Amino acid sequence: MRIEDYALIGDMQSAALVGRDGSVDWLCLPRFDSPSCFGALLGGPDNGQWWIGPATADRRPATRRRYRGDTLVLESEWDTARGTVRVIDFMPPRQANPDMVRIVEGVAGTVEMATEIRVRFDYGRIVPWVRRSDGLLHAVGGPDSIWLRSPVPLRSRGYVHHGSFRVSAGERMAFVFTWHPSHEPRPVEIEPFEQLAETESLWTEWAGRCTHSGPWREAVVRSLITLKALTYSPTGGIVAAPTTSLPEDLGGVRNWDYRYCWLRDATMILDALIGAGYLDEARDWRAWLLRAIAGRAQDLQIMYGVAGERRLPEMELAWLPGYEGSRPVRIGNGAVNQLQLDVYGEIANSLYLARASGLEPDDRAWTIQRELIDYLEGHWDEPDEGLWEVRGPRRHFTHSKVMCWVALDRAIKAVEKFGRAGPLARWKALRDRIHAEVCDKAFDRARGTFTQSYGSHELDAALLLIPVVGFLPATDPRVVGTIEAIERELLSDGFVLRYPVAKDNDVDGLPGGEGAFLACSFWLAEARAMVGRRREAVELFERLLDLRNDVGLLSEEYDPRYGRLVGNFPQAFSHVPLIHTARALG
Ligand SMILES: OC[C@H]1O[C@H](O[C@H]2O[C@H](CO)[C@@H](O)[C@H](O)[C@H]2O)[C@H](O)[C@@H](O)[C@@H]1O
Repeated sequence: MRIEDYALIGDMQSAALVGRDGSVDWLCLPRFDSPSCFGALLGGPDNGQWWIGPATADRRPATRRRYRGDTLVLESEWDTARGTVRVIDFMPPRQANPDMVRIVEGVAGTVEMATEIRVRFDYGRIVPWVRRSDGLLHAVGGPDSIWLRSPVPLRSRGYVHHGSFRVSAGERMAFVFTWHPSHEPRPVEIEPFEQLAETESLWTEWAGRCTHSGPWREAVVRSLITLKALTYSPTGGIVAAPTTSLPEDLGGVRNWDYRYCWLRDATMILDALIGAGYLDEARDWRAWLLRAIAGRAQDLQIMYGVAGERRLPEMELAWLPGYEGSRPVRIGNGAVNQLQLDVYGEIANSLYLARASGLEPDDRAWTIQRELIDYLEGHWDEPDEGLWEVRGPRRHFTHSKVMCWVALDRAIKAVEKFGRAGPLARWKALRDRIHAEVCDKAFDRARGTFTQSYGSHELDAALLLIPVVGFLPATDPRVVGTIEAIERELLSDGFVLRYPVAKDNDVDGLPGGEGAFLACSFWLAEARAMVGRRREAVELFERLLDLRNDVGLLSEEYDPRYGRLVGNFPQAFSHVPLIHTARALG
């Protein structure tokens, strides 16, 4: 199944991907970063899958799919020769244990249906013991246990459970799947139809609070719902995506685990939420940030677990064949130990935006911000891995230095506009020094463009953020020249590559190529708008909207070679600039 064939359901602690054919191919419980119990996404049905659909020889894709209004309740419908059937999938707001509900509803005529379930714990490795208890299916393996309440009898064949049934117009049948720790007593049963109503009203009410009123509201609201679904509600942490190892290069090795909170991605999400009026989420995220980074400034990490965990060791799951053979499948993320100087600027910017939006002050925020600036004063001139988390040697990345400038600029503004105390003259002198150094060492006068790192020849789409963060005005000829150079050298079918990736260069220390990076493509649309090229900005923005799948979701990249979405899915880093650009163009 293609990545764009999946839809997302979730309960703001974890999420599942439901395929167009009615199969749940990805679900990690109890948290986003827990081992999967359905992992077919990264292998095959035998790595865990739950399918429900019309009982035909092949598993047919749904005739149509949609979310119910502005919710995360998914409806897939199949028209068959005998009638029409609907499957409603959702995860209710978490009570004691996580539940997934699948309701089969007859729409017209009578349809023969089937279901097939393979529970596989620990990323497809553990085939659990399964037994029947009080008419429910109970599977246990290691720390995990699930209970499945099925309205139809299920028979076992090998390690698979099957059921066949028929549904007529007006009939509704609910399957309830509940996870719980295997050492605990059986969980309390939920009432699926009540939960459907509650889940629907929760999302509708939340989406109704969106203050964005410009054009493209539908795309903005769907993106906001997706960001909310990626929020781990007990802590306020936000994951970059709910998946691991969906490849950036189909069949290649660029497969990473995104089920963690990157400070960069999350600070940008905060900006999007504040802009749409979601101050409660912004408050929760700021509280998460302050807890996660509490401690010594030198120990700041670029990413954390959803509860602020610091150790996220990267390892390979050798038993999983990977999405369309893209190996290795990785969990954990080695980038956790990298130096990425841009995060200091991103933190300062988000705290600045929080203050400007009227979020009540938090003294700890300023204390930490000052400590981070103290640290940066002694380290800004070091080479780093940059925002793209390159796995090759460290460099003086231009974007990182620009963001060091942002860190100082926003600290200075906190003093000047919000009455905070700090060594203004010293900070201003350093801000000017960084500015001068970037303009001197990162600008290629012959080509009229900034470059990826000091003295390099390569371009980098992150340079499109120079006017957005206020480092230079959009009208500056160096900004205009950089945009034009990126348009000359980094476009693929009109979409933007983050940097040149070819067999004969080694920009990121990794083999293979990759698709166009969707965030960078949105940044180009915004940059065009800023330099007064609105028509071209809108044109690109609308082409990007067309890349969303049928339920409005985007992954990290789009590969024009195959005309397919690639990379982890759905990806916050793509939905955030969608919201941002809609606002800028609106
Ligand atoms: O392509 C190499 C790197 O890819 C991942 O990083 C990307 O995703 C992050 C989360 O959205 C984003 O913050 C970063 O800017 C992207 O480059 C991966 O996590 C890295 O380990 C990998 O080196």
